[in-house]
Amino acid sequence: MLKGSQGLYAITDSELLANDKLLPYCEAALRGGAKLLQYRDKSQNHARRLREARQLAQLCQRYQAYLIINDDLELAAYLNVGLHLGQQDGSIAEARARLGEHAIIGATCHDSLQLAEQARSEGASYLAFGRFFPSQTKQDAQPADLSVLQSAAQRFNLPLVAIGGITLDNAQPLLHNGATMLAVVHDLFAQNTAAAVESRARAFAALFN
Ligand SMILES: Cc1ncc(COP(=O)(O)OP(=O)(O)O)c(N)n1
Ligand SMILES: Cc1nc(C(=O)O)sc1CCOP(=O)(O)O
Ligand SMILES: [Mg+2]
Repeated sequence: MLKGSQGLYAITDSELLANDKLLPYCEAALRGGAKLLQYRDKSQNHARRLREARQLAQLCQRYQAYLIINDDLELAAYLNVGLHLGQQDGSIAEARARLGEHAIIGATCHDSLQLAEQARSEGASYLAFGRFFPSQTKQDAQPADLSVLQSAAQRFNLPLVAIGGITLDNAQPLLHNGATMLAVVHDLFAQNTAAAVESRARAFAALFN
């Protein structure tokens, strides 16, 4: 489903997208060309998370994009959408068994080829490396060097996602070193209007042309 995919991977943020910005800003990111949209919400409000995730799933269908749920296997299974798991979020193998062979399941690999190999062996659909730059969204993210992308590109036949402090101005070297997708929160969604989000997304998407 995801093999050979490349492009912008938008990740939501409950603070940046508060005050009813979630749907208009995510639709703008999709209109601007985001290929994957990750719903990342750390609250315990399960009713709101289900409502918002269902709305985002409908949006992604309209724009032929893929919705990825962060952390929450049950929510991903309920909505029949993708899942992203970090090193503390449970087993890729169990998620693959639960979601089936066609689901997109991504893995956080930080700067480790060993974590990437483990994720690949358990059935991950993509491998995420980072952070490559200081992140305003996740200040405690573990740093990674560009060289891990070079090595991963030589070793794995999977989409390679770069994440962490990515902007239009610093993204090029990530692509030159093997990233096939750019996962972005702040530089995409920290805008005053939905139109500005669409324009930013188009600019990120143009990096892949
Ligand atoms: C595409 C992508 N890459 C990495 C992460 C980070 O996941 P994780 O380490 O589980 O941290 P949280 O995002 O859950 O705080 C991600 N979410 N998406
Ligand atoms: C969710 C996340 N994970 C990271 C990792 O390094 O695994 S960095 C990060 C936040 C990315 O947001 P921004 O584009 O605003 O830096
Ligand atoms: Mg997580």
